[in-house]
Amino acid sequence: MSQSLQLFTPSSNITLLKPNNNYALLTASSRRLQVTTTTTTKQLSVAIRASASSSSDPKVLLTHNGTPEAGPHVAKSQLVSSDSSSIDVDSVTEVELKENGFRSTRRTKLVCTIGPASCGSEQLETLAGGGMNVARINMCHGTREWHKQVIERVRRLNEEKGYAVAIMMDTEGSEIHMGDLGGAPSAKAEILGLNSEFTIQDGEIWTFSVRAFDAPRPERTINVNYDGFAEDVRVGDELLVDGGMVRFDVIEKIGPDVKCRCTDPGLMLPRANLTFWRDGSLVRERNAMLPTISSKDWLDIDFGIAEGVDFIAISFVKSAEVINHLKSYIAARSRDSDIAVIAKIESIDSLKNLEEIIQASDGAMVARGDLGAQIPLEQVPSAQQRIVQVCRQLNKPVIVASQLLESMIEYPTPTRAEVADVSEAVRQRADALMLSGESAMGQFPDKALTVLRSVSLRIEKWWREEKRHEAMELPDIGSSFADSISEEICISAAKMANNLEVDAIFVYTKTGHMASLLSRCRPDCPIFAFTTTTSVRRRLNLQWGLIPFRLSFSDDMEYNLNKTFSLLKARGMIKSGDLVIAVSDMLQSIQVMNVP
Ligand SMILES: Nc1ncnc2c1ncn2[C@@H]1O[C@H](COP(=O)(O)OP(=O)(O)OP(=O)(O)O)[C@@H](O)[C@H]1O
Ligand SMILES: CC(=O)C(=O)O
Ligand SMILES: [K+]
Ligand SMILES: [Mg+2]
Repeated sequence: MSQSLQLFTPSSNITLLKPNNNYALLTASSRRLQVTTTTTTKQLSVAIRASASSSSDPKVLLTHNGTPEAGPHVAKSQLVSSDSSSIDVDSVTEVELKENGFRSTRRTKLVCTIGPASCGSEQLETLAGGGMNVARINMCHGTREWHKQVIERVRRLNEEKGYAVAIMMDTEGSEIHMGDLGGAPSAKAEILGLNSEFTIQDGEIWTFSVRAFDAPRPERTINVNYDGFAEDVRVGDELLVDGGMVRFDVIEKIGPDVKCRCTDPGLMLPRANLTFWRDGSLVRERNAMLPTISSKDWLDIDFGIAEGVDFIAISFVKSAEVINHLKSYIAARSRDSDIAVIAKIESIDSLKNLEEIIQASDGAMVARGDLGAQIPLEQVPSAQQRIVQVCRQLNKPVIVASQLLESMIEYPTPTRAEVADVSEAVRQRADALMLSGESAMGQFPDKALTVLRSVSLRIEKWWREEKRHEAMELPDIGSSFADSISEEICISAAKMANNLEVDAIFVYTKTGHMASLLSRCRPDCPIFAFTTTTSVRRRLNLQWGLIPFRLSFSDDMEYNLNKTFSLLKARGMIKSGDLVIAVSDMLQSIQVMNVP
């Protein structure tokens, strides 16, 4: 696989390099790399095609016609640049663009939950190289130190290897769940990399208790995190672990202890979610009064803000209020970095207040795991379709999550049904797909990611070939006249792009808003989104069809376009004759042109 990197020379060396000249770079390992010089601004940047193994080699020597250039070794190579004459794009997209051209870049974004099976630097790099756009950490599991280490590893990968993986922190929320299980791990738990789990047999009697136990806990007893549990359940209720992975009947209550008989045997994983049902529907009495964001969640949120995560996903959102509250909390604490708030739709209340919640949020997640424990399973697909559609209309990115490739936790290939499920989410044009246990604790994290990637590419291509760009009615969402103009421009630009079969849409956007408006239209061609800050660039990672670049640009569109053309041409990402449509935040116009 080839990779591209940027190399900087100290200003004293600038005169040594002539534009459009061929140079060679000799690395410490004596590899010869092809160098093409491109610009001669203050700091010269050169684009290099290099083999992956040698591209991170920092000691390089520049030669011209076989002789070393005078002066010191060319400055050490850096994969990520921030100077004004360069452009940053993640290395995976760049390779994809060069190898397959515009039409084949993946439009659907991929989120991977990081857990024991994927937290090592090498494993993270494999996932980043495999197309992970966002790494998700779930605060239900692991310590803050553990999560901090994952964040640091991802950051280091981004800096050193040119990836642009964003970080999403997912809160625990205050629904009812079991405690850690303790006990000796079984063979299966070892396979899954877990340190404890239990297989519950049919008819076994287990006690669910809110008491705090000193280890060792009494046999066949499980902790419950919610103090009101024993008061709220009634004899005769049905207790579901993880939305039905194991089921119990409540047979007796003794103070803080609730005795239950297993009616559907299965595997219990630590900290699994618990719901109880009466007369065929979910009981939501007292636990409905628990705050959406618990005191532990607030500490996790402070941690997320301090670490500068890109997204915070809020579990069990019930109303728009909590989202508004969190957004002002974040705004007061992190003035310069804007963290996007993602509402997880996984409760009956969130479905009731769907439009307001999504309107208040920066994006949403169809969290099918818990959702399927709160509404009958057969209602989950239509709920998913509705959430995806509302998000699209309100211009908020949406992630479809949970059990996409569940069998790949244990097996190297997915079931046909799983592939069909992934295809359906891609066909619905969700912005992103998410791996949970498959990447967090499964045996084949990178294989699962490969399946998501190849299914996305195939279904997207099929849809384009069938010319199925659906005519979704996109409502006017802006609050001002200027906003409405931007929306109309984007809708028209996307339509023109389809009709003229252009190769790419270019959008110059400081806040990312124009880019998201274009993404909402789901055009047939990719959208190159140029933005000035790395944090906006990382956030755009979650949106359908956007290829985010960091680039400093001015209000002068002609200058911006020429600069972009020359930088992208030099890196082999576009070529003369490509047809491009350009729009920007600064100028209310649509330009159509061939790359000179
Ligand atoms: N940081 C971690 N440490 C240990 N195990 C983890 C970690 N993150 C995830 N896992 C394991 O992977 C499984 C799937 O991860 P996921 O984040 O989807 O979990 P979940 O607890 O089922 O869902 P959620 O809290 O989002 O409703 C978890 O049940 C857990 O067993
Ligand atoms: C992802 C998540 O929280 C769920 O599916 O429940
Ligand atoms: K969670
Ligand atoms: Mg959940």
